[in-house]
Amino acid sequence: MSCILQVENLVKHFGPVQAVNGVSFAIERGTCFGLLGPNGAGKTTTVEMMEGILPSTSGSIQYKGAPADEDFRNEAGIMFQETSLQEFIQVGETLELFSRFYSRTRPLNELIERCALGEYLDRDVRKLSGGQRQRLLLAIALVNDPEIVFLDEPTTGLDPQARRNFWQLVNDIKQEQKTLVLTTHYMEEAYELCDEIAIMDHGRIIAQGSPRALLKKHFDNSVILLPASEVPASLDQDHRLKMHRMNGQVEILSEDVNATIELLMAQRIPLTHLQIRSRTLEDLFLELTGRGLRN
Ligand SMILES: Nc1ncnc2c1ncn2[C@@H]1O[C@H](COP(=O)(O)OP(=O)(O)OP(=O)(O)O)[C@@H](O)[C@H]1O
Repeated sequence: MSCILQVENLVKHFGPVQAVNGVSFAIERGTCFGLLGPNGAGKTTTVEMMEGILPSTSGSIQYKGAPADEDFRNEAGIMFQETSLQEFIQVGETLELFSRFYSRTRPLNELIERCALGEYLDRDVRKLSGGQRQRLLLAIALVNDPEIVFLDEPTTGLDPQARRNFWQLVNDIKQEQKTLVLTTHYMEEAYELCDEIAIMDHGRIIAQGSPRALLKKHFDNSVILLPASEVPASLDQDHRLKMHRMNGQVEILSEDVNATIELLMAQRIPLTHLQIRSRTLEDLFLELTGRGLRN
């Protein structure tokens, strides 16, 4: 695989605010690269510098081995968080309008089918549901048949069903060997779509790798969950258990689930409502930064 986009020591200051503080990574062609982090981590600023929308304070961005130029602008597709769609015009007209900006375009009927917009071509863009609007914004990002597509928090505000439908669309785009750059607050989304993720905090990358590799590297334990009411307070002092109480539940971190369950049984703790879960990217973020992703 070859690298399509390389970011080297990227820095962005807004006056006294150090939004991005020396970020470096390389994105392989045909992969989905995810930037994760809490509000204000510097994701959008990083992506906007990569897209060429925002000048950097210092650092370099190379597209196909050279500074991003006209080729990049023609070969990149951007799905903005809040593209101000022209009001009072319809979905079909919007797609035609955007397709006029490029010399090379993808056939609109193909895009309409791909993004399931056929039923809404005559609809005023203000009358679209959240999911329909995101599909239109994605179709706009694909209008120039880009090699690299930027998706900035594409499913924020969508209901779970619409989010899953959108993931299917993104997976279809991946099948076409296009490169994707995704920013998201949703760990499940990153886990589902990304081949590689970089977790940002305070303008820096604090962890990077494939979601599975990151979890494997950082965790060798599982979480055992029990209703707090069924675990006596005396067990909180048991040094053999790494446990804490949260939201009416007891969470026990266990490197050896069998041994932990035996210990609980010996203490006559009822196990009817016991649940076991693997560690998630959300746990990883919490462990690395001490904060939740949506704080
Ligand atoms: N134009 C600007 N002027 C001043 N400060 C800015 C500007 N844009 C962003 N910032 C600041 O830079 C930091 C990084 O912001 P950025 O929007 O890149 O974070 P983010 O990770 O994308 O957050 P979110 O998830 O909320 O979109 C924040 O402290 C933000 O307030």
